[in-house]
Amino acid sequence: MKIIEITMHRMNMRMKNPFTTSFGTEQDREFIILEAKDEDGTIGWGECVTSESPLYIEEFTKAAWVMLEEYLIPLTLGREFSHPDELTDLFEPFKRNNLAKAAIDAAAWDIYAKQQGISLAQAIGGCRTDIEVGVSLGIEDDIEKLLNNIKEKTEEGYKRIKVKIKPGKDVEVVEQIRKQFPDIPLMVDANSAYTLDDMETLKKLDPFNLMMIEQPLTAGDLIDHAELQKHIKTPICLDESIHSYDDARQAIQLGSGKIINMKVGRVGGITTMKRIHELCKEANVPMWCGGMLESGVGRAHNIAVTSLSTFTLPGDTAASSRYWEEDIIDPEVYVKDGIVQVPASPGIGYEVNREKLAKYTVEKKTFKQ
Ligand SMILES: O=C(O)CCC(=O)c1ccccc1C(=O)O
Ligand SMILES: [Mg+2]
Repeated sequence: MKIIEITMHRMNMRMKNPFTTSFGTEQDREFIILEAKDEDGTIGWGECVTSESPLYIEEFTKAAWVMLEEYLIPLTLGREFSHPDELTDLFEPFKRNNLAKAAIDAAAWDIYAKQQGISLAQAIGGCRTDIEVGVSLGIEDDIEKLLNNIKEKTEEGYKRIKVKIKPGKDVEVVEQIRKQFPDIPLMVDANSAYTLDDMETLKKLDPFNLMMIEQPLTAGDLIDHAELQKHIKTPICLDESIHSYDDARQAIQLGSGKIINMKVGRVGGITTMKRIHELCKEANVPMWCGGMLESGVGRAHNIAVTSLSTFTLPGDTAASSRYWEEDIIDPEVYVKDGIVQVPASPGIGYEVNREKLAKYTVEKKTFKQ
């Protein structure tokens, strides 16, 4: 394959509802849709899952745009690849900037799968035709509103409920949830809001039979996570801590957590994702696919990723309609009884709707070889 043209679409899409985590509230998603064209005319799609501000991770949309424009796109255009795995080595000299790297990687994998006439899920070695999904619910000022959201999503059939927590909105919130929903598969995500000084609070979550607590401590604190895991029964799941194969290897070796939330963007692309998948398979560490409030393009990629065998826990890939009045793909992502069908048609298996893409595009730039 040889990519001869790349278009970046800077998108602005308003979600139906604001989404609040320990690091802030987001309703207007600003991100990049990356469209790549091969010399044979095949088009591949990728989503750069940055936000407007660097609150979850150090990258943000304007920075990723520059990274792509100045470094990654010039390196990619006009180069002959025999396999998309080669992009990872090509981008390796540039430190981090994983969300930007993963956007080109995603589009290249879509092209590759389309050229092979197979689905993206097949191309990456997926083994499922349908996947189980959960839903991630934001922090609410009003506990009744959160309980209502949980009721609604449980009735819709989602396979597990994830609730965001932060100091002051943790033990009592979980206690209330468990009073009304004693048996639902439930987990919490702290997005790094705690330190080891909060050990007593975090221990108080143990009696509530949570599937896991996601990223209680700061991203770099693999040692502190290992220390915390020794003192709490609830399994720790790592999200922000895992940016590379070596992060995953060291986290497993140290016992920093028992579960990994995989986001392809965060690890810089599908090739590294697959290596971590092999590592976790070997080490018996379950994974699940995280989410970044994606549009349909990123969502399609997440569905393919979840079809891999180590993705044994329901992820955050909820239906398009959980986020958007209208999504930019046809068909949208549908969830029935907590299940999403993995498309079997070539590539990502969804068509990007050009009209809707244009409607939410605020800036567009094309680069040619
Ligand atoms: O519904 C989704 O896409 C996942 C929502 C979510 O939890 C999240 C959204 C944005 C940034 C970080 C996270 C996270 O998993 O920590
Ligand atoms: Mg998380």
